Amino acid sequence: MVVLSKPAVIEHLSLVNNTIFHGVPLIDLSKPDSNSLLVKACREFGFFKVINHGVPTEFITKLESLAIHFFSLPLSEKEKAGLTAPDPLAMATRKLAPMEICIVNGYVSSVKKMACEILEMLAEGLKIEPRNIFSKLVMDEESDSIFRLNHYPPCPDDQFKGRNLIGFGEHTDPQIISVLRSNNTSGLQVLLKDGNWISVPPDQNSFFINVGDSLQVMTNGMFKSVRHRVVANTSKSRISMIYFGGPPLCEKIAPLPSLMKGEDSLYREFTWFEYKKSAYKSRLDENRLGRFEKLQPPCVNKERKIVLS
Ligand SMILES: C=C1C[C@]23C[C@@]1(O)CC[C@H]2[C@@]12CC[C@H](O)[C@@](C)(C(=O)O1)[C@H]2[C@@H]3C(=O)O
Ligand SMILES: O=C(O)CCC(=O)C(=O)O
Ligand SMILES: [Fe+2]
Repeated sequence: MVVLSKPAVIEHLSLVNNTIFHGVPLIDLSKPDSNSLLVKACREFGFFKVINHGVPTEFITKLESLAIHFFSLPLSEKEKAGLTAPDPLAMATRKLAPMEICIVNGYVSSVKKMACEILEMLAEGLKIEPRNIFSKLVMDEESDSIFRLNHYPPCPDDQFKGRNLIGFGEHTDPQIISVLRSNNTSGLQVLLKDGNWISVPPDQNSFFINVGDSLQVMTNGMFKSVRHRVVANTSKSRISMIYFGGPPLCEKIAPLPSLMKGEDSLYREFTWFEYKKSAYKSRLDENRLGRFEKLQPPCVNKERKIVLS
């Protein structure tokens, strides 16, 4: 954990595109207008909350109990399970009992299905074909996806003298889509375009969705890969479970021609392997897409002056 030298600025009302930010977009997946609302949320924030998601409550509660049990074990026991192994991609299912593997698998397959449905609704909302243009990457047998359980113990205020403690530093997720659920403890914050961090009220019955860097590239920057972080709670422990849906390692990632409509491509093509290799060498807070951006030529405005874009 990192101690911030200054308290973080947390604004709940912020200006976005000259309008007041009223909160995290909430999308009811069972409603007929959800496709266009999903597209709007991905364009404006790259972050939203979904309800009527179809993930059975039983899978969620079982996984949460498993996580609580696991994180309460002594460190030596946790190390045996391999979850704190130096390999950052160590899978949560290593050395778990068969019953526990069933719980993790049940949850992950259900969340993956929901993530793919959202990706298909996004393709429909964007009016691009085929409908599975994004979801097929995550559905692929070779999809390089990760599932992660995080535990943030409480950090009492008196001990840290009112300073905000960062539990997970600011970053964007490199994959296509991330599906996050947490217990009812706050901590997650997202960065708005105006530079303000907003705290996301926890909601254990909903899922929070992040656009990942790869989806930002495929939409040529139309969808935003949101910068987020976790601040430790002073009194309660936070448990989160995140599914990161990624493409196969050999998949070429580039802006989709059907979305460019004569625009220049903002990014050069890369394979997910290339991006991931570079991402995993980067610092957590780095702008990882920077080195894949194309230099934009100066453009000419209506008054025929050269302006730098
Ligand atoms: C510092 C790092 C941790 C991270 C790999 C990286 O080198 C940069 C990206 C980080 C991140 C952020 C989103 C996910 O939590 C994660 C699993 C991922 O795919 O990229 C983490 C990586 C990690 O914790 O290993
Ligand atoms: O634990 C959380 O709530 C968010 C963690 C996160 O952003 C990540 O693991 O990439
Ligand atoms: Fe993240």
